[in-house]
Amino acid sequence: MSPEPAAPVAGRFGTVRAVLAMAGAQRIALLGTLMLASSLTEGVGLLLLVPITAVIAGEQAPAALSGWLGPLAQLPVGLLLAAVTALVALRALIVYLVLDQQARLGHALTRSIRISTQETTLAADWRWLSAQTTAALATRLVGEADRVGTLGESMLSVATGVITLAMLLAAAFAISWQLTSLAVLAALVVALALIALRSRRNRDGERFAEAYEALHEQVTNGMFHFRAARISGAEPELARQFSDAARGVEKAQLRFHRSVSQAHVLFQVIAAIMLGILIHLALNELKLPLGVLVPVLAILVRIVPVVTGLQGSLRRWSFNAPALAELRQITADALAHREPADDGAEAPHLVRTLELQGVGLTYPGRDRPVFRDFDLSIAAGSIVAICGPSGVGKSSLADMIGGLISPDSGRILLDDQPLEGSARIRWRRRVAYVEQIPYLFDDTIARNLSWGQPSVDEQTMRRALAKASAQFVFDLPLGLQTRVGEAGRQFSGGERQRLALARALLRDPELLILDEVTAALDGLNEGAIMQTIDELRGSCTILILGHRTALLELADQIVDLGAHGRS
Ligand SMILES: Nc1ncnc2c1ncn2[C@@H]1O[C@H](COP(=O)(O)OP(=O)(O)OP(=O)(O)O)[C@@H](O)[C@H]1O
Repeated sequence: MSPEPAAPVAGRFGTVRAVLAMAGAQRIALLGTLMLASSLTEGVGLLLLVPITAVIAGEQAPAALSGWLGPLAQLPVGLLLAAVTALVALRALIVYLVLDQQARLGHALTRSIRISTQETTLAADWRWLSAQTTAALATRLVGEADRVGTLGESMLSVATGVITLAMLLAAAFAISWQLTSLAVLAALVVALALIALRSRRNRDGERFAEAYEALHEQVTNGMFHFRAARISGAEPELARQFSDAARGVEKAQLRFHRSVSQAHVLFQVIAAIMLGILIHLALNELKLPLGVLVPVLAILVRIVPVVTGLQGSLRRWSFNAPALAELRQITADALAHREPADDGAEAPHLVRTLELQGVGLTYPGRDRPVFRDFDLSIAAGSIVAICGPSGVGKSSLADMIGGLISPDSGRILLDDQPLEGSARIRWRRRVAYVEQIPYLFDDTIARNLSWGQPSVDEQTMRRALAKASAQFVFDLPLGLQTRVGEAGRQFSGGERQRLALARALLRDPELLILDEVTAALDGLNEGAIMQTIDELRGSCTILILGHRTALLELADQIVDLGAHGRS
């Protein structure tokens, strides 16, 4: 499997090329050999029906086959039947191996594209990443990746079907080219009737995928904001949106299945009519002997499930191909926005000053720049408060200083060294961020604290908790092993903040960014956090975002983005 995602895919051949590249030459060679062996055993087995039928009917084998099938007709029927049985058993074994390989291919494709999509998404620039919705990311990594596996399996089924069909047709042509030509003509009539339904089926497949994504979005967004919906009485609205999305999926799914079933019914009816006409022509016009008619009919009867199987596989192919196209498009997009690779060199240090010189920043899709020609100088080890009204650019400034995003113009200098390229990525190792709504996942306090630093020991965690005024953990019956609940909901807003601060301190950062960190705290806890921040003075540079006067008192420098402007 290739872990590196390639360019976007377009069209059926593009899809085949992309899947082949992902599957790898070795797997394809093995599968190709198995499929060929399976079709060969089937073809030879069916050809043996000629001498068997001829012997039973007391006829000679057709002249065209007398070369090697003629002498076979002299053999005892029992021996011929035993040979056919052995071929059937051998084919069953090969089919088992093909199915096993097919399942492996599907799972491997799913895993490969799932991992590469997640890796490229994670490696993308923050500005690109933050524009992606959670629902879209979840759909891609779960549902769409599964669909790529199914796509691989259905492509393999198509290949198996095509090879088997070719082998069966070759056998039928070898027995009677006239009857087989007529059968092919009849099949073309059936195919023409089905082509008309195909584009409608593809369109319905795409609509189904869209409806499914809308439902997924409702689940992710709706459930995540359940608390907000309950507080503001928006539950009926949430229920209505969800029910609309669920109905949308049902409608799209029904429409899709209807077009599939219509094609199926049409196929069955036309195929039965064509078979009747064929038998009539074979007996009354071509006057074929039983030794020819029976094997050819046996082959044609065998061809019907092969063709229906092919139809089903092509349908799954059409339905799932958009998933591969979308994931490849999104990974190509993410790669185009990827961050500079970390070159492994040591992360830069902030020892003297951090400077912003003529910095400009405009978000995509926005006319007004957040910063234009902005200058700032921060002394290492100082406490700096960044304040100003909502939307003025406090978080954006912190994101630039913390190395999360880079400015569109101007420079950021760490001790006169530009914070560019991979230096910006490395600098992030020395930065810790406590957000307004801290990220906590449903696991123990210990696991939440050691996130990103798995080797940190319990003693160090306890010290960090004490430093962050989070001693409440020590009073819990399970202490560090207490679960925090989804998004930390089993703790108050202030407790979550202090857990997040403890996690940040565990990184031993050179730059600590605190985003409205005391907003959810009462006076007592605020005082304790302020004392913690005061005690950290000099050990690292601290950036406080917000406008709480108490915190501003701690600052060595106040940057009021609202009062001084950002240009
Ligand atoms: N990813 C983004 N894409 C587009 N615009 C953005 C993005 N992030 C922020 N902005 C815009 O940039 C401006 C500054 O946003 P920022 O979050 O930095 O402000 P802030 O001062 O931190 O606000 P608050 O105090 O409300 O958190 C706002 O106008 C905001 O709408």
